Amino acid sequence: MEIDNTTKNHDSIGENHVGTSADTPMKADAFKLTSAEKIEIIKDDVRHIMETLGLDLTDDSLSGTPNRVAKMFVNEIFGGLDPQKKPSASTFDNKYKYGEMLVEKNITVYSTCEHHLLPIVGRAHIAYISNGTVVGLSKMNRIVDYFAKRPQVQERLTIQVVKELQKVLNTEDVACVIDAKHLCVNSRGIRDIESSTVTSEFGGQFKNKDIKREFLDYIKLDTTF
Ligand SMILES: Nc1nc2c(ncn2[C@@H]2O[C@H](COP(=O)(O)OP(=O)(O)OP(=O)(O)O)[C@@H](O)[C@H]2O)c(=O)[nH]1
Ligand SMILES: [Zn+2]
Repeated sequence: MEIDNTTKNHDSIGENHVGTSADTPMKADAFKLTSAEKIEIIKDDVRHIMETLGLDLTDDSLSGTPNRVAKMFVNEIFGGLDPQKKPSASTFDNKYKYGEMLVEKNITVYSTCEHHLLPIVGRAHIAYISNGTVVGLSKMNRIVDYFAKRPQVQERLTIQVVKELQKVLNTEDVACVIDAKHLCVNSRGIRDIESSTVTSEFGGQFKNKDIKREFLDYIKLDTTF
């Protein structure tokens, strides 16, 4: 059966690679408006929601909320939709010939579930095996934070982090495990406060059973957050 690609409409976000299902689905005109213009429009939308709910926006505690929420959406919790904000990952030559696995664990994840626009809170753990290039440690935390600052599903977030690091480090040998709580599951709906979601992506050598085991042993999947 032929797949009709015209129905997919998954545009990449300002980079010249071919769109894949790992990309955040964006409209072609996603960056036609400036951030300031987006804030003005969203402000009206939030005001409309609040007024529809029956809230009195002349109350001094509520009057600033539309502007506050609009700024928070554009500049903070969805700021990672803007490719200009992608962290530049400084890489270095692996002069010391460190050939073992490097693990950056317990990276804090604050994201937003794209189905309910409620928080996702958890930890990411990243590992890579150097192919001659090493990346500054903090850049791994920054890459997680950049992709987390979007409406997300956890599966896509995990894949986006791995793909970005594979590109930066020029190797397939990158892995990421995310363990996170979804407030859409914990605080509403089924209201299961204890459950959390684990997702993983294992590239290159990390598909090997022993290498995967070494990584999982380092992170010991401690779920206290
Ligand atoms: N796979 C996946 N599902 C998610 C993620 N975040 C939220 N969901 C799920 O998305 C689903 C949306 O289901 P719907 O039935 O459309 O929404 P709903 O009626 O609010 O569902 P309930 O949460 O069961 O009340 C829910 O089952 C959520 O738990 C995620 O990161 N990955
Ligand atoms: Zn949700």
